[in-house]
This record gives sequence, structure tokens and C-alpha cells, in this order.
Amino acid sequence: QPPPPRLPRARKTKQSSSREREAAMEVGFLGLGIMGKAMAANLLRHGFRVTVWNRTLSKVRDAPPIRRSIRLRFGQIDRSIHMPCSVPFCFYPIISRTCGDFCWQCDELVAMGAAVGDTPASVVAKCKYTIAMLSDPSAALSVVFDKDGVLEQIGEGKGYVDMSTVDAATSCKISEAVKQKGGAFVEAPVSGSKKPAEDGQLVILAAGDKALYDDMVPAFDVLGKKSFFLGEMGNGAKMKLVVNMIMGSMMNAFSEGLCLADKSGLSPQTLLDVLDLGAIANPMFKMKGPSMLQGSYNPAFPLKHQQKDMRLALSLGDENAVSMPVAAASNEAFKKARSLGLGDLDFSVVHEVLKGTGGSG
Ligand SMILES: NC(=O)C1=CN([C@@H]2O[C@H](COP(=O)(O)OP(=O)(O)OC[C@H]3O[C@@H](n4cnc5c(N)ncnc54)[C@H](OP(=O)(O)O)[C@@H]3O)[C@@H](O)[C@H]2O)C=CC1
Ligand SMILES: O=CC(=O)O
Repeated sequence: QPPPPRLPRARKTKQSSSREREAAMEVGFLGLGIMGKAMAANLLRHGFRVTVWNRTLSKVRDAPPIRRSIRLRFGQIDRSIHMPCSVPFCFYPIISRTCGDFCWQCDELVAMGAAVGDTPASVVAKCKYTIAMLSDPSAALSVVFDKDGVLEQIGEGKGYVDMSTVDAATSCKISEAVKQKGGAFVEAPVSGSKKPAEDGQLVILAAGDKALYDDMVPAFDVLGKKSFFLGEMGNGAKMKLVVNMIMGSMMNAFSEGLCLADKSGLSPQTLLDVLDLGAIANPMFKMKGPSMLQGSYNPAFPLKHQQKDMRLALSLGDENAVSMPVAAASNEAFKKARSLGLGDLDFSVVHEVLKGTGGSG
């Protein structure tokens, strides 16, 4: 049994601390892609009550192999109920008729106890804190500013935390709008992919409202192995873009090296072994190398997101007059991969492009 989340603030009175604890454990989560789903699951496993929303509802309601929970709604109350094995399947419709709206197709999160919100606004209305994990700047802005968006319900006493990878301008625009409504905002992009998200081993790069950051530490402790508070709004986004610019360039150099080894008559597997023992050994080469040699590119970090990060990092370079020829060349390879329809595969699929243009392909 995992330990309950820490109290967010020092105790005041017994009554107020129990109210704070209740509120702190109630978190909204917008965006259930590769990362969001794993992160929301972690929060649920650690005792947080989570209300989730995703633009495409089917991701929330994918049918699991065993349908053992139902979703009940009574006005504002929206609960997922686990049916004990002793309740025969044939009784579910009867329960549903008695209790109102329900869905059979509860996905893993609902089966773990998540409630489902209809809109970002309804999630923010319900929860003191709402986290978002969305694909890119346009998604991040849409979820906040569009109809039924976050802005409709954010206000005094509520916090919004966007963990998507976006540029500093996007974070600042959201921050201004949230603050104007009386709410608090933290940007908190993460370093670490699907597996670290599943294992609660992300590195969190936060900036913005320090009080909200402090409130979020119990959740960040569950999601990550370390969180950095980087000061003023935009610094989290910038740090994340610098890190991913380096990562994208490394992936290109690695792929070229695998091609070069292969074309010059060396064993790429032996190259992996040699790299792993030397000064440039790193978890990315170790994890991605074997699957790249097999030509297997199940997406942990989709290439379209890596290319978005290269684009945003290059734009940050433009703003600051920093010449980045290595990153620019890497961006071209990622763009080429996108143009070939490879954007939804793992970013390591750029290896195939490099093979095609000069390597073994
Ligand atoms: N995967 C990784 O390894 C890592 C990813 N990141 C960053 O985290 C973020 C999420 O990544 P990941 O989970 O991999 O991405 P996915 O592509 O798996 O998920 C993207 C999510 O954004 C939602 N979305 C996209 N456009 C919109 C929109 N216009 N309005 C509302 N929702 C939208 C999608 O909803 P729908 O299901 O409806 O399409 C989905 O929930 C990205 O910014 C990425 O760069 C950061 C670290 C690691
Ligand atoms: O953004 C991707 C990651 O692995 O970090």
C-alpha cells in the first residue's frame, strides 16, 4: 500500500488541515496521451483522487478485457464504482437504470478510480489543482482559451499546472490569462519518457508561481524523482527545449554512427557494447539502440513531438542569436521523417531516414 500524499502546508487547525488535505488530494488531469495516462495512473496509485479529461473520449473509455466497473453520475457527483466479483455481470444494466448514466467501457484509469470530466472547465470547477499534459503549444492554448476551457472556471484559490513541452511565449500567455482571473499558474515540463512516467521517475522543470509550486510538491514527488524550481515563468519551457535540442542532436549522431559502423563492415551490436563502456554511455543509447537495430519503433516519444521541440529550440536560438548548426541539421532529418509519414513512431525512427539517405537503406 503506497503512503498517502504529504500535507501540502503547515497545519493550521485540525479542521482546516483536513480540508486542505482533502483538496490537495483532489487533482484534475487534462490530456491522456502516452505521458498523461501514465502520470494520472501514478497519482491514482498514490492515493490522489483524479478527475481526467481527454479530447478524444475513446482514450478514456477503451474497453478493458474485463469490464468490472461502472460510472455513475448524480448531478455534480461523478464516480466510478468497482463492482465486486460477486456482482454478476447481468445485474449491471439494472444498477445502471437505477443510478443513471454509466459506461461499460471504463479504461484502466477509471478502473483505478478516476472520475471523468466532460470538459476542461468542468474539471477545473471540481478540482483545486488541475494538471495538463498536451501535445504542443496549440493544444495547450486551445484547452485554456477555447469554449469550455480552463479559463472559464479558474479563479481565486485554484491552481493550473501545464506539464506539456511548449515555448516560453505560450507559458507566459497562459500565465497572464490565469492570473487575470485570480488563479495561479506553474509551467512544469518534464524530462523523461514513457517508462520514467510509468515509474514516477520524471525530472520536473517548473517555474512560475512559487506558492502553487510548493502546493504541488506532493504530486511532483509522486510523478518525478526530482523537481527543479527555475524561477520566472518561461524558464521551465526554455530548460526543457535546451535539453531536448541536445537529445535530438544526440539521436541523429547516434543513428549516423550505427549506419557508419554497418556500412564500414563493423557490427552495430559491437558498437553498442563499446559505447556502453565508454565516456559517452547513456541511458538513451542503451535503451533505444537494441530496438533501432531491430527496426522496431513503438512510440515512447513520438517523432512529431521531438521535431516540435527542435523547432521551438531553434526559434529560441534565433531569439538569442545562438548559432546551432548541429541542431538545425538534426531538425531537417526529423522533418524528413515527418514528411515520410513517420511522425507517430518513436523519434528513434529517424535512424531509418539516415539509413535511407546515406546508410545501409
Ligand atoms: N512521450 C514522451 O516521451 C514525452 C513527451 N513529452 C511532452 O509531453 C507532451 C505530451 O506527450 P505525449 O503524451 O507523448 O503525447 P501524445 O501525442 O501521446 O498525447 C498528446 C495529448 O494531447 C492531446 N491533444 C492534442 N491536441 C489537442 C487539442 N487541440 N486539444 C486538446 N487536446 C489535444 C491529445 O488528445 P487526443 O487523444 O484527443 O489526441 C493527447 O491527450 C508533449 O508536449 C511532449 O512533447 C515530454 C517528455 C517525454
Ligand atoms: O521529451 C522527451 C523526453 O524523453 O524527455
